[in-house]
Amino acid sequence: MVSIDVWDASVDFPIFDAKSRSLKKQVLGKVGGKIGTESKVPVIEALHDISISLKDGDRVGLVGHNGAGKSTLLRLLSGIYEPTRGSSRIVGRVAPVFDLGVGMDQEISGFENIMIRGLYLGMTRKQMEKRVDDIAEFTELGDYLAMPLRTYSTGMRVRLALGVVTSIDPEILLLDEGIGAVDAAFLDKARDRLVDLVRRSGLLVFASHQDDLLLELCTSAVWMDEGRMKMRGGLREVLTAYKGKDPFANVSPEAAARLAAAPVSAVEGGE
Ligand SMILES: Nc1ncnc2c1ncn2[C@@H]1O[C@H](COP(=O)(O)OP(=O)(O)OP(=O)(O)O)[C@@H](O)[C@H]1O
Repeated sequence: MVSIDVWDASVDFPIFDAKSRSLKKQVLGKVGGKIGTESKVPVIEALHDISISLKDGDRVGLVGHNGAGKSTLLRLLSGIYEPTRGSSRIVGRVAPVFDLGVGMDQEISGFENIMIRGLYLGMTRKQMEKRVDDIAEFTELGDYLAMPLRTYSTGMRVRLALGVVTSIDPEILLLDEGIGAVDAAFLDKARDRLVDLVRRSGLLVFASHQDDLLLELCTSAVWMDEGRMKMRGGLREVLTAYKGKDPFANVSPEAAARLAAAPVSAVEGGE
């Protein structure tokens, strides 16, 4: 059974090379986690006292301002970061999809990169061999797939990476929104595959600033603010509180039905 549990977890980043400023006016920062200055070395408190339980079937959107702690939370949930304080337990195979470029090698071909990236995301060589034709067709990269990755444009790399990412069968899928920063036409094409991918995955956590993608992929949400979990509940409820207005007031009838079917009451972990 797939699950993630986090108990009172905090993640700190001590910054050893911070420079003191000599600005005439003190500038009040609006984004980012708190910077603690009690110790000699400044410490960025990226996450503070996070407790959350996620299980099979959960489709959680992560929202919040720049620097609120979404990416750090995804890394904590994936096991990439250990909590500085508190604890966490992850049961299941995690596919962390944070940066489409990670796991790619400039010097090997597109085909070889498909295999390597698939293995990195927890697939077996056999599974990837079965999927490689389908991925190749989706990317529309044709003969370029035999060329080294360094010859690709940014958009071509994204096509390749998205092709692989959307072909896997993850137990736990942790998506950072970088994946949304693709040209609109291709994202349209990738959208169905993305929705299928999410359907196949046991548990999804998706950090995004894009309401339409959140609506398509998630049923509940967590609002992060200055490293803390400010609210957890149904997607519409949390986004409405975060934005100060209902972002889904004018959605299609089918999307409205989906929203209505989603859980609305806040669950454990919120404030
Ligand atoms: N590797 C790191 N070293 C030092 N500080 C970090 C590191 N990663 C994140 N932080 C800090 O932790 C805080 C949370 O950052 P995080 O990347 O989790 O925010 P985010 O909500 O994902 O932001 P965005 O929406 O801008 O991507 C910020 O204050 C950031 O400066």
